[in-house]
Amino acid sequence: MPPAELLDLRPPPALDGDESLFLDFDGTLVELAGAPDAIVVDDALRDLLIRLGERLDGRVAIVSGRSVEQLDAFLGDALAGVAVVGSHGAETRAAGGALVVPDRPDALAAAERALVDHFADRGGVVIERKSLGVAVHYRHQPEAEAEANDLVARYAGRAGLVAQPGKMMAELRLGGADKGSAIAALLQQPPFAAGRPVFLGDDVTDEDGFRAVAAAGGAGVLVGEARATAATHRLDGVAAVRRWLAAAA
Ligand SMILES: O=P(O)(O)OC[C@H]1O[C@H](O[C@H]2O[C@H](CO)[C@@H](O)[C@H](O)[C@H]2O)[C@H](O)[C@@H](O)[C@@H]1O
Repeated sequence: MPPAELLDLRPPPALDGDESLFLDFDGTLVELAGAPDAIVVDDALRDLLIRLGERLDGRVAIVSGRSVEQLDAFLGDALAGVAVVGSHGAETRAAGGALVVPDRPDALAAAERALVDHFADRGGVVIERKSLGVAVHYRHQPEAEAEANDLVARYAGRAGLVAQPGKMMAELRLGGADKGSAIAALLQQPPFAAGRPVFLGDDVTDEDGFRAVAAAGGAGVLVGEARATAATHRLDGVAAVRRWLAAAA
């Protein structure tokens, strides 16, 4: 049972249509799976995103650790009316706009080669190559956690790269931005500036987003089990998120 101070996070009130809505992807809109490519993205989610974009006059953004390219592959045309922030805040695309993405540092390629070589004989460890990062997934080999973190830490600090922990993964990603800075930037611009910010997320990378919406007078919604968090509300999991969103769409 979690400590008493963690029990006071209530579910968020129903959306009333004046919000700017920021949504994490893995673990928030889709259930976690055994590997990055194994998630199930259903048409109901695509329809939901389209309806939410219409209901909130375009004030909906996906804010993910995935690259925008990966999110496009999963969600396709459902993102036409939605802003997309990828790579933990480093990439941004306004709805219908062009993708703004920094150059991929050469040091990332070297780190990726080293990680692939290091774990080459470990079938249970998946190396995920991303536009601005590389992640070591040890979900099927939890004993590799310390090793993965140590290797990622070895490359962090080079060429602006930082270590990003996540659920059963250690990632090396481009620094200089995070989910919080990306949300804060969107809140300075139309259409997001017109809405009260609400951000839903499940992982440690989402804590920057919770702090950003709190600083802007909005609400953070932790998805999953209670833990120490900057969020102000909590929903139990993906199914609860989908029900809460569908009630407003
Ligand atoms: O910010 P998010 O949208 O939540 O993305 C965070 C990371 O999500 C993915 O990894 C996680 O989901 C995988 C599929 O369910 C799971 O196997 C893994 O253990 C999780 O950490 C994605 O692969 C990463 O690139 C994202 O950074």
